[in-house]
Amino acid sequence: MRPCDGSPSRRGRAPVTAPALSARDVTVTAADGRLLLRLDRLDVAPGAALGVRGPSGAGKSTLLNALAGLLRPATGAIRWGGTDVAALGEAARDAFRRRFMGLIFQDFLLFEELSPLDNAAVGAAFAPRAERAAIRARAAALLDRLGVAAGARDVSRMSGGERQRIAVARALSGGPRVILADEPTASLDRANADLLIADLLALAREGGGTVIAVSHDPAVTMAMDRIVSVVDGVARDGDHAGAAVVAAPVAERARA
Ligand SMILES: Nc1ncnc2c1ncn2[C@@H]1O[C@H](COP(=O)(O)OP(=O)(O)OP(=O)(O)O)[C@@H](O)[C@H]1O
Repeated sequence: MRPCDGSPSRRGRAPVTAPALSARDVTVTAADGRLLLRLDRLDVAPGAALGVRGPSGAGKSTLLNALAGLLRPATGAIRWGGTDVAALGEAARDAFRRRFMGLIFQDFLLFEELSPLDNAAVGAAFAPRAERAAIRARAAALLDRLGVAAGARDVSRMSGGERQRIAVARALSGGPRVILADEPTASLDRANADLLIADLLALAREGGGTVIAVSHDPAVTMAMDRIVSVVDGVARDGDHAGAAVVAAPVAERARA
């Protein structure tokens, strides 16, 4: 993988403005009513980079999925700019996410039989016809920058690291204003993990995009501007800069 050296992905495009995030009094519950996550308050400025850390099973992915609108909280508001995704129905949340967000999942979720380019440009299928060529061109430029041969072979025979980089290119090919990543370096060795996170942050910053990254890897979370910790289903301040998160007492969660 090569380090970032410019921004082919954004050439010729108007600068984007990321929406500010403001979350209040959010709770996420399981189908049986069990409390999975409590987040009293979280504010993230446009273009900021937020790390989310915590033990396995603590609720980090649940937090990310709620911020992405992939799940609907039981209570509270999750405002991206003027839009409260927690108040939207599923179709409207999907549309909002497609328009503004790029997601990187822990297990990639690639189409095995497609080439790296077809995977990275898959968002074109959901975009207006006039935007499709640009998405494909950005996907090709991103793959080049991340050191993956765009049309080499289908992704089923590629390494975990290559697949991870394709997933990053896919997340960024639509020019998202918000990038949400769940363990984006899980499949990479130290050197490639460091390069990938540097690339991800550089690409996001060039476009003014916000990054929120869940990771067990301290090198990833410490590369962000701020850290939120999730412990036992409660999101709270980290010790790295001033995250505006107010934690609920764990005892309160245990009662719920
Ligand atoms: N849809 C669901 N229904 C019931 N329980 C769930 C659901 N999704 C997640 N959980 C539970 O919520 C808790 C938090 O899960 P989550 O995946 O958010 O943790 P995590 O911190 O991301 O863990 P890891 O680091 O291992 O990925 C776990 O106990 C998990 O089993």
